[in-house]
Amino acid sequence: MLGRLNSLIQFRHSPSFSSKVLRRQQFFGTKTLCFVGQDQMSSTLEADAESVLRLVTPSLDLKRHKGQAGKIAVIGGCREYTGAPYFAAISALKIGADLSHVFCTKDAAPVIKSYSPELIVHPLLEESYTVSNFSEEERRKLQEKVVGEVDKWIERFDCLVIGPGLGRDPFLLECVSKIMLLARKFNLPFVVDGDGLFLVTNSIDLVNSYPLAVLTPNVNEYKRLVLKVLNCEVDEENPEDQLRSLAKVLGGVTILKKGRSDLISNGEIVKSVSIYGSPRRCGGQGDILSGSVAVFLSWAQQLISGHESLSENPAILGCIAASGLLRKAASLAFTKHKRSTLTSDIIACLGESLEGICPAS
Ligand SMILES: NC(=O)C1=CN([C@@H]2O[C@H](COP(=O)(O)OP(=O)(O)OC[C@H]3O[C@@H](n4cnc5c(N)ncnc54)[C@H](O)[C@@H]3O)[C@@H](O)[C@H]2O)[C@@H](O)CC1
Ligand SMILES: Nc1ncnc2c1ncn2[C@@H]1O[C@H](COP(=O)(O)OP(=O)(O)OP(=O)(O)O)[C@@H](O)[C@H]1O
Ligand SMILES: [Mg+2]
Repeated sequence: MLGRLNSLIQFRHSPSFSSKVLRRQQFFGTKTLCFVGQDQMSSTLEADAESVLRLVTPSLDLKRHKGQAGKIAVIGGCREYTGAPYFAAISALKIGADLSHVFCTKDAAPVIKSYSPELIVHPLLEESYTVSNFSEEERRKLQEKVVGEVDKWIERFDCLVIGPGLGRDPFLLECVSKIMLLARKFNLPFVVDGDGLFLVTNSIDLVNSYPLAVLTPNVNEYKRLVLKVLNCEVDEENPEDQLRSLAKVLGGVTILKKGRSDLISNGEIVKSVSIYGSPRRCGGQGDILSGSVAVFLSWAQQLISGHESLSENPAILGCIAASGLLRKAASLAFTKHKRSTLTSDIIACLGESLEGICPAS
């Protein structure tokens, strides 16, 4: 098992890697040639995402009880955004998690519940308009109440996804900061995405030196993070080295930088996932990714905790698996729906895509 795992994470030099590179060169042209050259120079090579998916996905076993395949909670959903937390939470279930919760504002809860009876939705978070006439003391009490409610549940979860559709309301973000500290107290892994990254970029201490934090920035979110932490612009020539530095300066958090190729680093190794996905860039694909990372990270953690000798980072495995599956599903959905492909079409393809890589029986 140890040898197999290490060989998946270590650098790939297989003939199939070369043929994939060739296919990508044909598709993307000279830019890919440049990318491959940098890969080789900096020892950053494409991860074997399909093998990682096969490795971390647990087999379906009649002896297992509800909850053992993962309990995920999404902290997100406000007046403006109800789609994002739904996409993240339902993706977790579609991949194979047993339970998926959403902690959102009171306005967002009935809407999210109406999308799916599968989700457990908690109308808990409060925005500034609720407290506009409150004294400081009343605000503090309300925050304590919100965090206290989350505290009742938190030990049951395997991973949190913080930020899809959270919005940027200051009072709400203050509460979420406290929820992040609570998660750290319980050593609970969390994936930070969307507006969670807005929060973290302005309060780096929330994730600093927490190895169980995974950040999944898109292009904008990455720019803001680099500017804040490294005090410079994004380095398009040397993305792998800059990503490694960023993760290192943040004390070993794992960062999945989304883009044409997804790049993943924990400050030590850098991996990329470039499996062909889809040319559609409809909103919500990052939300699928954040929910998926949470599930695969939990599964990787289970796998590794059963094998003391394994030193691999479950967050890296989770990111590779999630990125690979999302891209496969996006590609399949695009084959079926072409220009009209939407995020819900990609979610509908998650099961079929995973089944193609690691069949249920
Ligand atoms: N159907 C839905 O409900 C969806 C909701 N989404 C949510 O939408 C929210 C925003 O995500 P995006 O990917 O659009 O975020 P981005 O940060 O990529 O872009 C949002 C917009 O805000 C602008 N912006 C940049 N910096 C800003 C700042 N400091 N303050 C205010 N605005 C700034 C950007 O120029 C951009 O136009 C997140 O909570 C995300 O999860 C998305 O996930 C897409 C789908
Ligand atoms: N240029 C691209 N080419 C191919 N795939 C891409 C490209 N950009 C993003 N992706 C894929 O889409 C996924 C989501 O990335 P994206 O940048 O759209 O996230 P996002 O902006 O956070 O999405 P959301 O709308 O959910 O907030 C990435 O993991 C990646 O696999
Ligand atoms: Mg996003």
